[in-house]
Amino acid sequence: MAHQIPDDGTRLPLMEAFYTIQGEGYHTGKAAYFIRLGGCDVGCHWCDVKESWDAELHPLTAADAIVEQAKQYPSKAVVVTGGEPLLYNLDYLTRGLQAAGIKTFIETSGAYPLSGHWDWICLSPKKFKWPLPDVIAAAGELKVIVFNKSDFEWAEKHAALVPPSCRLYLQPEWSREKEMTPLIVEYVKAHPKWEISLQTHKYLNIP
Ligand SMILES: C[S@@+](CC[C@H](N)C(=O)[O-])C[C@H]1O[C@@H](n2cnc3c(N)ncnc32)[C@H](O)[C@@H]1O
Ligand SMILES: Nc1nc2[nH]cc(C(=O)O)c2c(=O)[nH]1
Ligand code: SF4
Ligand SMILES: [Mg+2]
Repeated sequence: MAHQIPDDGTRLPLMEAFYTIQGEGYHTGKAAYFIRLGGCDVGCHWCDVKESWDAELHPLTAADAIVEQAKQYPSKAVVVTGGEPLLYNLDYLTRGLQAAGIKTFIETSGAYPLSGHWDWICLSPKKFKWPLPDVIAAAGELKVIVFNKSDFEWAEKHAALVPPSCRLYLQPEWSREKEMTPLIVEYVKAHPKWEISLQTHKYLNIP
């Protein structure tokens, strides 16, 4: 039977939640509790968490319960990811987290309207479903996945749209990491407004 997901965000399809170290981007190396919501229709062929795509497979879970779990960990930072978390109204969840003194970070493609109260927004734009202007305007970091050479042009297109303070990252697509990392290294040396982001958790063999 299809999920009836309430639009007030009080219940959300939760795939998994785990305490680990942020592996990517600006906050790399910091402990955080990850909340992975199910559901995504962006369709990146190289997505490393395709099991998240079908929201129906992931139980509707009370946002209050998710917050209670998050409070148990020493780090007062939560990363909301997915799937595509902005499919859902995240106002209620993020209010609850912030009321508990927890900083709220999101990983998003930006393909759906911005909801929630965020201390940090990581925008990772996708060619398969372009990001919306309100998410682009709120991004603290732009993290472009490099699958082939054409992604450098895609990266520059979005760098021109984000706020001036937005941090700029190029991250190799994992299955093409051997081929793309050297190209990213050369690109960053030639265009130093960019930095390289590696999926350090995959090298460390942690979640
Ligand atoms: C699985 S996505 C979930 C959040 C959101 N749907 C998004 O794409 O930003 C989390 C992060 O992993 C990145 N990612 C996904 N698959 C990847 C891969 N094969 N190699 C490198 N990064 C990947 C995404 O671009 C995003 O920054
Ligand atoms: N350690 C770790 N860091 C991450 N940063 C973003 C992730 C994600 O899948 O959104 C992720 C993840 O899955 N694990
Ligand atoms: S938008 Fe994110 S979760 Fe959705 S397919 Fe792309 S990488 Fe995977
Ligand atoms: Mg991941």
